[in-house]
Amino acid sequence: MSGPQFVVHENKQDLSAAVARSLGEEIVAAQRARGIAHLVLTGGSMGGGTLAGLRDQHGPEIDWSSVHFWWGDERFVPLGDEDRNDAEARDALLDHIDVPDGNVHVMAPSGGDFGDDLDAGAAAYAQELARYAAPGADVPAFDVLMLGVGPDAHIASLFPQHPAQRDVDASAIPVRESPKPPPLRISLSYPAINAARQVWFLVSGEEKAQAVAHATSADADPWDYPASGAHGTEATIWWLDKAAASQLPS
Ligand SMILES: O=C(O)[C@H](O)[C@@H](O)[C@H](O)[C@H](O)COP(=O)(O)O
Repeated sequence: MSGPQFVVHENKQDLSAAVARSLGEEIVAAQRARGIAHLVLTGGSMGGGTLAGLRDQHGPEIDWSSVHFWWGDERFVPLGDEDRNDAEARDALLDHIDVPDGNVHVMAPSGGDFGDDLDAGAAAYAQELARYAAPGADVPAFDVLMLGVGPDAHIASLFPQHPAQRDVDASAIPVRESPKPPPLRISLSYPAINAARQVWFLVSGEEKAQAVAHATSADADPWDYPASGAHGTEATIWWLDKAAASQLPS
């Protein structure tokens, strides 16, 4: 594993266009190399913008029938609730492409097959991940796993000083008392995130600059800055706009 790379663009719009371009290239490369691509999507505004760009730029080149979509985290609210990360991904991309339903691996909603049982919902996602994993692994080696980053440096639903960070025995974990609403969520755990070939942080805006600087400093502790605990096995890329990069040492 090499150190993190930084890619800085002028503004948020340029950034999401660049991420979308590279994501399309990585999907095509993964399909050529292995016949399949596994992507992990993120919520947040960067996540949606990137997916919309992917549809516009790369639609015709990609064989969507062999692209699998996973999520880094999800809010445990009813399906169709606009707070769900999958709702945004559907609007931006999934409803506009020819992807089989079975390739879209959503995390359980509340009130669905598992009712209000958050633990069962998380366990079901871990099982689904295991179905696509290589022998001996718990999760697929995701080609690209995207993460938004909060102003507190949280990633997925792993928050600073929150005990869910220490839940490393399962690939998908229940998160209770999230400091950011809603309180109940399902998240990938660190081991699942760190099984990805490439981890991409998508960050824009001045309000994230401090989090970016802290999380990328050599002595950052994931307990305080969760983003510092996520790494790809092949690459870790911080995609930033100028404002988000503004507190990095030059
Ligand atoms: O789960 C959540 O409450 C949010 O979705 C959150 O984790 C988001 O992804 C980041 O805060 C980055 O969001 P932006 O890309 O919009 O800044």
